[in-house]
Parts: sequence; C-alpha cells; structure tokens
Amino acid sequence: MSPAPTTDASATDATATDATGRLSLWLRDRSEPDWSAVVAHRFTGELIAGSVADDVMRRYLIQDHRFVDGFVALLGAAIAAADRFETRIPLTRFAAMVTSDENDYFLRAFDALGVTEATRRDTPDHAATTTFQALMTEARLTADYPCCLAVLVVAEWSYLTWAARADGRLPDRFEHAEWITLHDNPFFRDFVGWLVSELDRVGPTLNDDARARVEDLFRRAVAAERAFFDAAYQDNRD
Ligand SMILES: Cc1ncc(CO)c(N)n1
Repeated sequence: MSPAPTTDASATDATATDATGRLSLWLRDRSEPDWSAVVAHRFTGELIAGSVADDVMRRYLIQDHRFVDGFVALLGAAIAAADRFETRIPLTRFAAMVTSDENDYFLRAFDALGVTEATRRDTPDHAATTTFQALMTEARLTADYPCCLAVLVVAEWSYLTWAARADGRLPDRFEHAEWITLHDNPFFRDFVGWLVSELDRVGPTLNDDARARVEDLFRRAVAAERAFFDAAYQDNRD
C-alpha cells in the first residue's frame, strides 16, 4: 500500500490565494472555471446515474484507452525523475494497477459494448486526444519531476473528485460502475492523497520560473480534461 495520505484529496472547501501555501490548492484555484466544469461534467453525472448512451461510452473508452498509453509513459518519466526511492514506489505500484486492473476493465468493456479491435484501430484520434497526448509528451520530455507531477495530479485528482460524488451509489452496468470504482477506492484515494502531497512537498523548492512552468502545464491539463469529456459527445474530429 501507499503511505497514508497527508492530504484529503477530495476536500473542496479549502482555497489558496497565493502560491506560498499548498501549491496544489493554489493551482486548482488558478485552473477555474475549467476545474469545476471537469468534476461536474455531464459525462460524469450520466456515468453516476448509469445513463450514458452506449455510443458516448464507446467513443470515450476508445479515446481514453489511448490516453492511458501516454499516461503510463508519463508515469514512467515521473518514476525516472523522482528524487528518491520512496517516491518511486507508489508511482510504480500505481502504474502496475493501471496496466493490470484498469486495462482489464477496458478490454471487458470493449467486449460488452461490441467494440472490436478493428473498430479501435480504424477510429481516428479525436483532436482532444491529440492535444492531451501532446501535453503529456511535453511534460514527459521535461524529465522534470514537478512538471510531470503537475499533469499526473490533474488527471488523478480530478477523477477522484468526480468519482467521489457517486458517494457509494453505483449504477447497475459494470461498464459504468467499474469506471467509478476504479477512481474511488481505498488504494486510489491513498495514492491521490499522496500524489497531491508530493506537489505540495516540491512546491516550496520551485523558483518563479519553475512554478510558472508547473502552473502552465497544470492549467492546460485541466482544460484538456474538459475538452476530453466534451469530445465524447462529438461525432468527429472537431
Ligand atoms: C482523460 C483522462 N484523464 C484522467 C484519467 C484518469 O486516469 C483518465 N482515465 N482519462
């Protein structure tokens, strides 16, 4: 297991008006209104209600499976860039979960929704996927732990926040229910709490330029999350 969280990652009441306190809260504030739009997105509400249309779910999962590929590569960069072994361990355990339980969910959901390998192969990347992949590549190539963290934190903290809104009520179909429980369970909560606390740990070590780079990546990642959910409701590339 990851170390006990030092942070309640799903807390929404605290705010930070300057970057000298908890960097995570400051960044989240600075990413509004996109942050709130992500965690209250129509897609997440429909998922919790179990009412996502199958074609929306198919579109989302096909694109998201590709997102996960870039995400695991970014995790690898964070593992490499991290300053100590204790930091690499939770990241590595998380990468193991994504590439086992989570990938297994994708394959079962594709089967249940009738998405063949040919359909997956022949479906082009949506513009939102291309944008997100480029952002993850950019973060990965910095080989800088705080920059990698910025994008990882957005992805996981925003998902925990919307998934926690289900508050134990799960829809009937596994394609919906498991996508919620994969992002709200004790392991995931601990991991996200720890990940957010890592951003807060490195925050005070950043000079103004480094913090500006982290802020830029964080805010663009939140915008990319929003566009990614929006894309599930769009037929084509635009
Ligand atoms: C686009 C996106 N952001 C975050 C997550 C959570 O890992 C995901 N699966 N997909």
